[in-house]
Amino acid sequence: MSELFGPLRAAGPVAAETGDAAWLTALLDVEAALAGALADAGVIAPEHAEAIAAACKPELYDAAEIGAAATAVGNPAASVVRALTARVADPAAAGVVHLGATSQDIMDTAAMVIAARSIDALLVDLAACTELLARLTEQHAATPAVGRSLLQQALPITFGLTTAGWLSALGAASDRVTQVRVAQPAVQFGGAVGTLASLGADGPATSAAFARRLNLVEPELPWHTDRTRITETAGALGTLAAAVAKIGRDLTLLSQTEIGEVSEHAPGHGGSSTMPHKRNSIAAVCAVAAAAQAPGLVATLLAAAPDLQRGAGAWHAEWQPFTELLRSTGSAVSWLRTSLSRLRIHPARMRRNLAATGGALLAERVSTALIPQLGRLTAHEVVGECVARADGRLAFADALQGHPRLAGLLDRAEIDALVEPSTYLGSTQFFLGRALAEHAGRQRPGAGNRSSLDTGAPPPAGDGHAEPVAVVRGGVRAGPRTTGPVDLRSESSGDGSGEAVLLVNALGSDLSIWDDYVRPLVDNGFRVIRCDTRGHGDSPVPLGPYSLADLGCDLEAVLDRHGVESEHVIGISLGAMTGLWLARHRSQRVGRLVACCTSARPGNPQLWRARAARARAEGMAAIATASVERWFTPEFAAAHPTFVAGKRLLTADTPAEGYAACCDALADIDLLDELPAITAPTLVLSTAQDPAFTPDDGKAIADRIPGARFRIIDNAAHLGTVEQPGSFLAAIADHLQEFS
Ligand SMILES: O=C(O)CC1=CCC(=O)O1
Repeated sequence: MSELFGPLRAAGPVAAETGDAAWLTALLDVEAALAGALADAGVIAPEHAEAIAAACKPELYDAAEIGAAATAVGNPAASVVRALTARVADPAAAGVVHLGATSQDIMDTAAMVIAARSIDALLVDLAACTELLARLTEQHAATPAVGRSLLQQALPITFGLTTAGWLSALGAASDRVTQVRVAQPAVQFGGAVGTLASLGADGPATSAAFARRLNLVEPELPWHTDRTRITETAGALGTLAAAVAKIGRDLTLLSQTEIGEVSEHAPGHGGSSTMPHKRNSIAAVCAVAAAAQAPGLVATLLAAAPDLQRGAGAWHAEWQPFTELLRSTGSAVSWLRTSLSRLRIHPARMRRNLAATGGALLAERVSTALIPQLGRLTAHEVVGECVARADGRLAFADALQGHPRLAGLLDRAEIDALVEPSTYLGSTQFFLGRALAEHAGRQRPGAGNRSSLDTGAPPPAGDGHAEPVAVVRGGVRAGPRTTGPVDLRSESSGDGSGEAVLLVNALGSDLSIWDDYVRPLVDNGFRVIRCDTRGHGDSPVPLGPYSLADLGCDLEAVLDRHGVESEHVIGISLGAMTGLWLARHRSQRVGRLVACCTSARPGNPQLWRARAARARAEGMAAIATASVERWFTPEFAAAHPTFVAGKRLLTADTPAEGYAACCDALADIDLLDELPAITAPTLVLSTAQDPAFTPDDGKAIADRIPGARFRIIDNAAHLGTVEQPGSFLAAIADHLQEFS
């Protein structure tokens, strides 16, 4: 392989299985196995087979010499046989090298050995890809995104549905390659015209032993001119390459500057030689390029029609494209694995893109809703007029409200409900759940995956389809819950050597609520890490319900990712509850704790469940208005209307499922009995005007945590840290520094 292009075109473990050294090894392994099989069948003496096997060491031969000598005989197997025979010292053993075989037997069998070894290596990378995709699918099951048709924005989906589609295609391609790996690599042993005449009656026994020794399939008969083993393998590899190319292409499209929904992140990779601002998705690009080689190679293999009993040029035409196809497909899969492991997902950008049409994305839904009153054609026409009016000047909802034909047909609340993307996802969760269940089925032992190859077990009976792991919620089948922590969006500021402080946000907000805290803490020598709670901000939105332990484990994973063993935790409201959970269940990781505007028993579970249901049914617009009224005192809201409107938008932009699933967590939270076990020095801060969690709630926490202190801060409502950052900062600094 080229030194210049090899690292790009021959990435991953398959490259080593398809080079000259691999071929030479395979040719010699095949000759050694043939000698052993002849001995097994009693055709030659075992010591002669051992003498031949001892000479089948690749380091004894020079690939260039073998290749040069092949020009005299038309294939490298014949020159290997010559060189090998010359190496076997015992003339009697040398006389039975290659007995009964023809060059094509050795070339074809070596090709099958190469295929088996390459596919085994490829399947490891492929399994890693599907695992990464399954994880993305779980984590982003409810991350709102744009669904595109003919590259135009069409309807809402979740990003998890996109990755579920990739997962499903890759899983199916993987099944096919696995089936091919189990069924196709067979020994070739037929002699000159497929009769094994030179072995008399010992041909079949030798053939069986040959297959056994190489751990390959024994075919019904020699397949010198039946090339379906090659073409079937090529077809499966070509299909896999196409699946990889589609994913790579989607990744490059979604990472375009204007779209920006995903990006690859790896230090030192992805820069442009001329444009410093560019962040190229290099691994996805290389996956596409490697996969693009496959169709031509498959075509060449399909075209190699063999003649009569042994072809003249047909099998000779296969070696290179077959090897290249294995290498290119292996490289494509390897690059895809690299791309997926480097991938960052940008849910906030997805929501921005989702809002780009000002709601017109839901036009299909609105016109469908109007069919009973207006008929299909008129509904389509009227909605089309609203889309045209909304174009860049007016929100689609406003255009609908102002259209004379719709007066009396739809009120504003109905219009808002119709243009809410999170409630128009159809069977997204069902499909996504089915893709994940199918993937889980593939992972089970004996399901035709790598482990069944390792044990040599046959592929499973039946169609291999697993039952979807689905839950039923509110009569709607939903996908499976995420297991394990989610990769939260997080930011680290300040000197990496300072004591770490972790800032955890409230329900319906994101890490931006701590903007006023970063600089003062960094200036005081702290390293500040802040993150968006799952389902919020730029973090993934797995399907709910979530639990407090889920949120706590997410934080632990953030700390691991930043290499932080122990830190101080400052949280507000739900973020403070998560901090309390961490201090109770991961006590070694929490230095000091500040719990702001919070409660250990946040109230009536029915109310939280009702709020979750409302978010899921109606979207976030209505929730946001009520929420921001709890966040700020009326005086503050009157004095800072633009600021408060921005905070309302923060909640309105929170994914409905993320918000609702956190409400599910709140319904179940009761930390009161756990508080006495907290050992971290704790400061509890309540605000005097908090309508959500009163000072009594804060005091109840402080009373139960040994040594905890409690303060009430005046002139602030529930988002006290934002309304009165100065007072909170002073109290926090005091608490953190007192113990330094
Ligand atoms: O939104 C509320 O009612 C108050 C709240 C509860 C948990 C949280 O983070 O905010």
